[in-house]
Amino acid sequence: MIVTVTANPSIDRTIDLAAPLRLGEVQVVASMREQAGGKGVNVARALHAADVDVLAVVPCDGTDPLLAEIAALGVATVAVPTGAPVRSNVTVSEPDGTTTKLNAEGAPLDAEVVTRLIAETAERAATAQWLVLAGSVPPGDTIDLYPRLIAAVRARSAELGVAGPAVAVDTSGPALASVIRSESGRSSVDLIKPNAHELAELAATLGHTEVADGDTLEADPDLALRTAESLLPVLGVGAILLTLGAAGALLVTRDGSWSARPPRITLRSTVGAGDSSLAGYLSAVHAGHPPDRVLALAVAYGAAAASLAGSSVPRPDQTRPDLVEVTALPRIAAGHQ
Ligand SMILES: O=P(O)(O)OC[C@@]1(O)O[C@H](CO)[C@@H](O)[C@@H]1O
Repeated sequence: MIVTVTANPSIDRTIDLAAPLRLGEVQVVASMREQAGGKGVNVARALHAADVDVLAVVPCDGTDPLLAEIAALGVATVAVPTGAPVRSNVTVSEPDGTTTKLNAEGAPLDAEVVTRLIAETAERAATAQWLVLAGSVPPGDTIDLYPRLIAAVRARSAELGVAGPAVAVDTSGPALASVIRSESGRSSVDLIKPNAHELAELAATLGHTEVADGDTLEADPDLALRTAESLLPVLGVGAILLTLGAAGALLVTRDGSWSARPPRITLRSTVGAGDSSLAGYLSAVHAGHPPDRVLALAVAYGAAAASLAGSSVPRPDQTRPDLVEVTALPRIAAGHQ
């Protein structure tokens, strides 16, 4: 079982335009769609489509349209009532695949909701194989929500005398830094899935001013590799799945590094591509595949998602891992474990 937690879920409203966006003008909308969203929800949707046993934990009321959307897909959920509607995030999608994303901040969670969210997650995830913490945390006093969730799950697993889940985190900014800094400087996170900008921001937050900015890393996969390899022991995480957009992704672990280039696709929408990559990674790890195959699945899922409209996530038959070029890389950075 894989448990995903989406602390700040969303209804994703995608507006498809038949012509490029013209700022400040009136344009006709070609089509509109609404999908259940938020990073952990998207990961759960893709895992469910891949027949992986998954449970999505979401703070939202039982009557919220988000829940009906997820339930209609057959994804198992635990809803923690909040008393507030789920936020709406808007994507404007242009014919060439350019997406402009306007994300609402979301409503703060009351202290009782946070307590219940932590308790529900601990109960459900303590015996799971993976706990996935994905997306932003709501505004307010919850910046340390992810370390609190991890600590509660670890405590519950210990009570039950089980090993507890591996932990994957896909977030950014202070929420990402909070899991790195938890537990006396040593993270108990097994995987982070940043993009180049998120990794650069994390490095800067931790005082590594020598690390290049996100644009530079994304444009230079060798530099991105050296950076991820040098940061791995500093961050104390088990692995970094670094997504590089159209250039593919890198997997950097304590045992080695791999790079992968995606198959050619017709770009429709990158929304949800990173979440689909994480789902591909997890489904492959869950199936016991070796790292090169795991990365191939991650990149195939991300590419397939980018070829689909809106926040859609792919089914396995829509992915082409056979067309992903994976390369095992020699270690080139010093200082790793
Ligand atoms: O505000 P966050 O939580 O960082 O991101 C939310 C979001 O942009 O992420 C998903 C795509 O990755 C969308 O479904 C959703 O709208």
